[in-house]
Amino acid sequence: MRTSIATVSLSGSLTEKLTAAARAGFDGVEIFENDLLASPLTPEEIRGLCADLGLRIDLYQPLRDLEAVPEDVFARNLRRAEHKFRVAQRLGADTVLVCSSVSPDAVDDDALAARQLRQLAERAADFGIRIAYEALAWGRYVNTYDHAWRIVEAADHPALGTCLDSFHILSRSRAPKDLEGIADIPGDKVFYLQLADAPLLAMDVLQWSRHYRCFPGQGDLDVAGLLRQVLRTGYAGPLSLEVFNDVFRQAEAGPTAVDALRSLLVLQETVGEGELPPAAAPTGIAFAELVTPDVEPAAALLTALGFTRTGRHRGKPVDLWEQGAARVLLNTGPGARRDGTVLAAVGLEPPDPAAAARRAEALLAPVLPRRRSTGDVLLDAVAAPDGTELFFCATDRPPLPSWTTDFAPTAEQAEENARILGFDHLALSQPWHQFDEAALFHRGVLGLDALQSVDVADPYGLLRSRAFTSSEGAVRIALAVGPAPGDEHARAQHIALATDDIVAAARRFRAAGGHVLPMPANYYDDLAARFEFAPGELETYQELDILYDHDSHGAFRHCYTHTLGRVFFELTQRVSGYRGYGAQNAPVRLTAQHGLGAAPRTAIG
Ligand SMILES: O=C(O)c1ccc(O)c(O)c1
Ligand SMILES: [Mg+2]
Repeated sequence: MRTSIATVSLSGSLTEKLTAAARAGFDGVEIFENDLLASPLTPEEIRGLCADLGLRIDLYQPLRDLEAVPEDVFARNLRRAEHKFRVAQRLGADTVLVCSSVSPDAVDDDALAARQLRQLAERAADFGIRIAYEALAWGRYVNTYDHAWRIVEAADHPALGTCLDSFHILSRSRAPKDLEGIADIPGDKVFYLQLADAPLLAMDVLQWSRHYRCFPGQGDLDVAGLLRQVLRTGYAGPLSLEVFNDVFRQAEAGPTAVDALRSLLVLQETVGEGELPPAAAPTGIAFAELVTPDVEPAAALLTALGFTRTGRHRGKPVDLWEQGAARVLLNTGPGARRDGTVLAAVGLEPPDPAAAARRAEALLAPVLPRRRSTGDVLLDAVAAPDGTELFFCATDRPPLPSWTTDFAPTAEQAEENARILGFDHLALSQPWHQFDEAALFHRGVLGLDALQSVDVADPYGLLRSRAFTSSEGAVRIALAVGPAPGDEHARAQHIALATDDIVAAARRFRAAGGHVLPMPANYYDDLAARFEFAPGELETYQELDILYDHDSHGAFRHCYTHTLGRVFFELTQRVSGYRGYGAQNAPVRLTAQHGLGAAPRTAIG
């Protein structure tokens, strides 16, 4: 289907918005009136620019507060509308959106609304223009799609149809049966379809719409369910994104436009349109790669955690460290960055790595060079929105090439009684303006399931965190976005390791000289109030700075290492199928990481 985007969804000048939409690959745009008013370009110049960029102007909008008013008011409104029809004509736009009135002049009279909209349509037709009438969710009398359609039907003019906007519809009613009426509208009377998602928020609908809309797949609304109903009408116009969002208004237009188009590609797949290589979530994490300028402290930390350096890359300064199924690459090559140690790459194990790469590319993920050094196994890789390199690979799964063959074994033997079984999850901090984009990427491109996002209090702001998992829980990635763009703690990334005995793992780490993040006594006092522990259990947690949580499934015990550059490790033990990530404990952890939690202690044996 054709794709379009409203200029209001992107940041910048009108020229920047149009350029970004065209570069991302959109077929058309809706010109939002404010963008035109503020632009130095004449309507003819905008039309020419769009033509040069290969964009069709699908819609000019909005015209407000026109219908169901006393005759003298309507006469003035008609004059105003004619003016705008002329602008639309100069733009080369054949459809103008009229949204339902919020005016105090409006009266509750559908027959009057229909008569006046018919008059408006007659006038529009003289200009070769069609009117798409949209019910705003906060319209004074007309605020549902079926009410707007009844008026359009009664007006009965070929130049008058309706505009369906998923936000206005789904913000008011989410019961599937309320959407069934959509399919009864004749497809040729649906003049336009605007799509937006939004997180579920308990707030005034106008504020919700103007600040929190997001692209389909990024929020909680069933945009796909709505689109299925619209497609049943026979609607053949564009899928057009109209997203009012405070973050997208500030973020760079280029990446936002790519994110936007990706959302439409995934949405079309969901409703059985378009063709994408199918999604198959990875079934494991092959490796996590740290790039570091300081090999000594990083190697010391891995050693204290019980990792062994089992391999050396045949062509580059990269070591493979292993423990259980956890594999960490330590890269001391020229990629080392100014901000010290970073988690720069993740190896994912999809059932079919080449197919996963094709899907990522089809969904506009930047493709990285397949071979990183001479002799390397060819691996498909793409960049996640935050720049993390994602490798699609296989680990010892013949006949697929295994990335491990790039490493020559060292003589070092992995520890016998290793405490770490594998990765529990990876936590990646996201740039403040890319959280929704990253959510869509992890769901749509990687095929992971999203959990609800949670808010976590940091001493200097609020952190938002959201986990993405494969259905068997073999891959868990937690994304977080911090309060202040420059806050180093908000930029921290971490590798959570799984153990079946956290007490032994923590003791081993300390005995090997590791520093555990110290926790305050008040925290343990609160645990004593909230949970019942076996004799001595809580004292052991306090001694070892182990945190504790419990959900309806089971228990979670975890502790943290100090931070190296942007990276720290977490030791975790899930008992009886605990599903969470210890979010309840995150504010205490964050405070401790700011150095505000407890007097620093040195390691004890
Ligand atoms: O918020 C608004 O006013 C507004 C304007 C035009 C639209 O199409 C819309 O969905 C909302
Ligand atoms: Mg709209």
